[in-house]
Amino acid sequence: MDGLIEIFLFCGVICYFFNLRPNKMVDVLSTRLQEVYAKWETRTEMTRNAEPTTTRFSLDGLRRAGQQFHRRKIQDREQSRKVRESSLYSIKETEPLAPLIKHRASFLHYCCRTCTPASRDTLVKSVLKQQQQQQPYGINILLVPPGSTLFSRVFNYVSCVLSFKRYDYPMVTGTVLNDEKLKDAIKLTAWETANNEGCSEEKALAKAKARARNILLQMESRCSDTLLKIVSWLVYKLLPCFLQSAVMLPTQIELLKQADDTGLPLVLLPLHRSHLDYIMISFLMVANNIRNPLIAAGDNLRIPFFGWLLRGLGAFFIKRRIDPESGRKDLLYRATLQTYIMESLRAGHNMEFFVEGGRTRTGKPCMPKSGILSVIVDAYMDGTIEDAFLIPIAINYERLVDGNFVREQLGQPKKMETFTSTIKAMWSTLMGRYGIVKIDFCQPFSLREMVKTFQAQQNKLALRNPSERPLKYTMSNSSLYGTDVIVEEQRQLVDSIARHVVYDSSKSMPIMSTNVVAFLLLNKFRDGCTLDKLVETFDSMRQELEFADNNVAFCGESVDIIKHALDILGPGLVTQQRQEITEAVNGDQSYKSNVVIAIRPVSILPNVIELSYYSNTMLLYYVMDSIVVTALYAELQSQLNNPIAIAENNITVLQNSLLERALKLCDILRYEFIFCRPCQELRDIVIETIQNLSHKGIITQKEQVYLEDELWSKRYARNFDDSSDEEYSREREIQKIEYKLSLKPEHSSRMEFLHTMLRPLIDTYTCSAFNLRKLVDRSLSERELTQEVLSEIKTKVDGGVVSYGESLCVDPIKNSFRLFEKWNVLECHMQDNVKILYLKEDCDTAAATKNVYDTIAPFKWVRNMD
Ligand SMILES: O=P(O)(O)OC[C@H](O)CO
Repeated sequence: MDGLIEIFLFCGVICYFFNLRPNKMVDVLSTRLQEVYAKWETRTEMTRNAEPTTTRFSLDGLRRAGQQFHRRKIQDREQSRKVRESSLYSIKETEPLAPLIKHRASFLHYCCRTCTPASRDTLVKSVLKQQQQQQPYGINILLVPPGSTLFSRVFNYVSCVLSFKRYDYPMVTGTVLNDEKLKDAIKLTAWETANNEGCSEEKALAKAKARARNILLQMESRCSDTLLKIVSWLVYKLLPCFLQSAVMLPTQIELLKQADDTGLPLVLLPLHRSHLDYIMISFLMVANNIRNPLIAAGDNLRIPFFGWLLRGLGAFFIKRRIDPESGRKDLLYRATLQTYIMESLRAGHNMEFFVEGGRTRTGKPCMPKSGILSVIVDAYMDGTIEDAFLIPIAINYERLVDGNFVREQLGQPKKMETFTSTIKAMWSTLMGRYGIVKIDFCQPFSLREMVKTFQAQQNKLALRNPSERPLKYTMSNSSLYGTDVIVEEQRQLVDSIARHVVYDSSKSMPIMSTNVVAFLLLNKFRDGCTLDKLVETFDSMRQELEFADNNVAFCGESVDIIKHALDILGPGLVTQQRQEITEAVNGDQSYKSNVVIAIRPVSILPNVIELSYYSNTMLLYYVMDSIVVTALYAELQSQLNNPIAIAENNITVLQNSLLERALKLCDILRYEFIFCRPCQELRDIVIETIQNLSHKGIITQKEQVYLEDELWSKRYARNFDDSSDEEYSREREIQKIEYKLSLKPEHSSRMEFLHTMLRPLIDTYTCSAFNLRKLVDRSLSERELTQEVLSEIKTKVDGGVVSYGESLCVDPIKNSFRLFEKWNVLECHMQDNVKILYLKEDCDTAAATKNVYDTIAPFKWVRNMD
């Protein structure tokens, strides 16, 4: 009924503002009423036919859906390859908009904004038809097809928004405050307060109750269906002002709907790049008639008006750091948060949170934080939910609407969000051009299945090695206070899931045109190149990425894509200059002048830090190759420095030494990358990478030579084979395998490219290790030590000792401190909310800090290419 009232009111307002004649309005109204009636009838019919119990989730069904999704994804990609050559180009070249259309369907929105209404209609229809047939690179979700009724034609977006499914978003305040576990936590806190402050128990209890209530009121979401619809309309209207398109594969929407139909909670886990992430995801959900999730947002976003708005769109606010209350853990806060999440899940809400915590500052995914995930896992263990679908999501932007993180990476503290800064940021965003956004939903996976697999794996491990305890899951009654009390085994499980999610979503991160261009410019053409050369290299990288089935988010002619990317990156990051080149022809007898476009990355500070943000996304796809090549350089230092060995073309390396080096480097960069899924063996991945390099001819396997007794033992092992012997012989074989380095120029240049991409990080780690000596016999705050490392890197960059300006970056410096803590070299404690770092007692010497430096420094070695 309230739907009808809304429509009447809305029509009245429209009539008033647009001075529409009442008879026209009657037409519009009657159509709308018919629609509403039809919907109401269908709903009533559905309710009548509904089964008395909730639909149970069928795993087989989902598996089938998953397989179908994969098949369709592969088909989509296959088709897209063909489409590039044929059908998208079938639009007549004479059509004035053809050059624009033929790039890709997602450029559609751009076309629509630049052409006349008449041609726009034709264009929209033709491209939408093509999208329906092919949908190779996804559809632009900001676009609404023209409606059939007068009303939906005149008010296309309003009518679309009004057609979205209506949901109730129940509040859980009462249930949370009446929860027995929370009551216990209140009593415990009151008891502690009474003991510590010496007040009466009643007073302490009242105080604790009031505080729990206050925490909940500050935290909880007030999601409103109406507000979601208004904001969806705004998204339709405003986003196209600064975005060309927001692209998504329809097959993924289908899968999402199927997962939603099971009635189980959906837990959306996006990688966090921008504040636009949660707006895009909510918009997508609402526009596809899926229940909007409750979104865990940092309390830094609880700012006047926008805080209220976000709350209405589903945000619930959590502290970024659960601060110790007067030196102790804030148990009450944790209990309230945990109960709120549990009760929201029980009430049927979907959830969304950013497993990385904040937005990535470097362009690479951050290491996951398992806080909220542990509550979800706990809710499953507890039986609060029978299962949940975890959905990793990757969103990528051609240009980040949030600006850049250069200030923070240079050591300045983050500017906190305020009402004025948000308004300013929104204004400048509306005035800018940010290209395309692509959203990729990974295949949902069942939490229950994940837990089962993990348990089975742990039990297998325990069988193999009885000293390792198998996992036992305790009911989470003990886990009243969220992340702190979870048993160690469960922590391991939560960590594995979190790493799995980050790994999966980063693997399906859409690769934008700006990523590839920035990556090539920084790692291959740092001194600049011609447009033709860039196009050639771009083409071959594109083929490589497509061949490896990576999520390439662009199509069309490479030259157009590059020009578009350069335009989006802008002259602050990449310069373009017309240059005249004179070439000798006819054996130096005459000369020919050519005008070429020279493209150069702006590799000076601070611009290069921003450019490296875009380039870093590509690191994920090359990191293992780069690790092995860097390890190879470190291993072959002396041979590569030896002109005789080079002249004899006999530079060799044992697979085992290479493997160990590579594993050491993986250990050094453990907080920079997730190298494989938690269920995979890193060792196997490194061996596979070595073999891949060998297939590409960069290294070639030498023939194995066995001594007589070794051959005999091999034969013996074959006769009396059991699994341990098998493992032993595999080990022996790995040790025996020897590779010869190819010195061919094309291979050397490929190696150099792979080596260059990790150099900035290794330089940062080396400088950080070098600065550990400043902690001998004293302590420094994390901020002070970071500043010391930054100023040293700055001096070295200025002096040319460090070649890459992007080494000047706070995040890897902080990660290196975490590494040194992991290596038991550093220790830290919190003092007045400041992290104080100092060397561990047995490492508090210059020699010990030099050892750390010596472990990292070999990877810094540079090959002389002359
Ligand atoms: O990237 P941050 O640290 O500014 O945090 C952004 C989050 O969306 C806050 O909830």
